[in-house]
Amino acid sequence: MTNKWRVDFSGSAKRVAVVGAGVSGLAAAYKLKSNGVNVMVFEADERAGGKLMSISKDGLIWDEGANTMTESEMEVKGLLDDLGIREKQQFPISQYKRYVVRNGVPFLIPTNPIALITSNFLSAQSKIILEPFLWKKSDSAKVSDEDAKESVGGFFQRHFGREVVDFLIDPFVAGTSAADPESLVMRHSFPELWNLEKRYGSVIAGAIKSKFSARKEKSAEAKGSSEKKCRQRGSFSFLGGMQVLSLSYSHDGKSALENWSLSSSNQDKQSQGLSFDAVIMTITKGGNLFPLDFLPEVIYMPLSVFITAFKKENVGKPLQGFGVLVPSKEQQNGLKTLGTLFSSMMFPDRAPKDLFLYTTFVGGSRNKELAKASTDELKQIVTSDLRQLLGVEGEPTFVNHFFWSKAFPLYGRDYDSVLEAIEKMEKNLPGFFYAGNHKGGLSVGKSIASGCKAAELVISYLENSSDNKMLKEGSSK
Ligand SMILES: Cc1cc2nc3c(=O)[nH]c(=O)nc-3n(C[C@H](O)[C@H](O)[C@H](O)COP(=O)(O)OP(=O)(O)OC[C@H]3O[C@@H](n4cnc5c(N)ncnc54)[C@H](O)[C@@H]3O)c2cc1C
Ligand SMILES: C=CC1=C(C)c2cc3[nH]c(cc4nc(cc5[nH]c(cc1n2)c(C)c5CCC(=O)O)C(CCC(=O)O)=C4C)c(C)c3C=C
Repeated sequence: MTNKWRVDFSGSAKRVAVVGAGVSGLAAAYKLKSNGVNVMVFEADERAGGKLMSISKDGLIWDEGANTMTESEMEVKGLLDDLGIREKQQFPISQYKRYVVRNGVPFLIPTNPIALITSNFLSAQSKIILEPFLWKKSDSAKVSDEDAKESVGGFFQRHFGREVVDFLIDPFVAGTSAADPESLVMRHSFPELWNLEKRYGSVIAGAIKSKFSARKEKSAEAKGSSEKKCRQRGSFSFLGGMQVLSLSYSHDGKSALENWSLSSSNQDKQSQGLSFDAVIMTITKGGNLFPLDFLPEVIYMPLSVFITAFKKENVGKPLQGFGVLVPSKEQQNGLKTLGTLFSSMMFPDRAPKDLFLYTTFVGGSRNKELAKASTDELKQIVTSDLRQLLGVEGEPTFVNHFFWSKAFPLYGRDYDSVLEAIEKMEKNLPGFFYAGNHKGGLSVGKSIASGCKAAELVISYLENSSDNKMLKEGSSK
């Protein structure tokens, strides 16, 4: 890290509260701490990490929250380098082999649009309904209230037809937000695509044009930098699972809890009387210590994560790849799960050699009640789906069940009011900033990026609100 500015707050004892020790809060705290700010992280749970939760037991390693992440955000790249955890990065084997069920059978999804058109996954009718013929454009210059609330399903149906929604978009949104295309609002869920339509009129033409100009920019950048690292791309995890990332936020490799002042928000007494120069909030229900009662109610998706292990000899049709997603329509073929990750196919060190390890998701907006089902009931359901999809026989040798009552906030029709309330708080409360998955995206990468951005805003807020001394990093040592 050269030629970066940092603010020295150590002498001035500026104190910042970060509420929530998920990846967004931890990334914010790390960035603030690296800039010499005193940070106190408030966490309601007894562990740090939030939706990153890796478990190791009986020779098996699995994740009960996020399983993989990407490096699409530059903040993630920076953090992986700063934390020195690149050597722990683990890329899945055959990661581009992803399956979607059609007529009760897993179908390998072609990885590019041309291959998709030449494959027989979609009917001939869907293939000829190309976007330019189908698409009914509204006046793209003006965005009406109804336009702004268009559902993901409505948007893709308008561009690509119903079959694409049912067999590509529906499983994709289940596999990235546990929601369904009709409940999600396009503008909040896929802001880049929504903006492409508004800017260029067509999604495909817009994607081609913007890719072309992005390529031009990239090659100009590459010319400028002689040293270009060749790194593996795509989704990845870490040796030992995703939680390694949240534990690595501590400078010395110990638990994050040991490095920052971390206070449980249940222990209100302990925290009473403390004052802070700024607050980074990553949650929407703050309890007594941080009342957020004026925030509208957020709808969350409930989800069960069900881990199974089967003896290899008992899996008749094991598939190599990332996993399989089940479209809602496939419930008519008796399937009840949302999808399954082939955990030990992706990461063979996560199970003994004689076992296959699977991570299956149940519930979401498709079946909120089933998400809450008992472990025994879910074991039957998951085993039955895996029997149909992968030919498993008999009982799993190992099961584990974790229920998230609030796995994901739903970026639905009323989400505007939540974002407006967040914006209003940031505007009206000096020193108050929001980060986390309630704004701008659900992925680990986006959550990290939002934490880093909030920390930057806090730093410039503190810098402007006092006469802190600017130190140029490097010259300060
Ligand atoms: C099952 C599942 C699978 C996922 N898979 C992926 C994936 O493969 N790839 C991907 O990129 N993303 C995935 N995600 C999404 C991603 O993990 C999350 O969106 C992201 O980690 C959220 O980070 P966050 O810091 O915003 O929130 P959280 O991780 O939810 O952290 C919020 C923290 O605040 C704490 N808290 C709550 N209330 C209070 C309070 N009153 N006071 C103090 N602390 C409080 C919570 O205990 C928690 O630790 C998945 C999520 C789930 C649930
Ligand atoms: C093909 C198998 C997959 C299953 C089954 C699956 C389940 C599943 N995943 C989430 C939540 C997220 N997954 C995310 C990324 C992601 N998921 C898959 C595949 C499956 N997911 C892939 C290949 C990827 C990576 C995408 C890529 O760019 O390579 C994310 C992050 C999304 C983002 O915005 O980047 C989340 C969140 C759930 C809830 C779920 C349950 C069915």
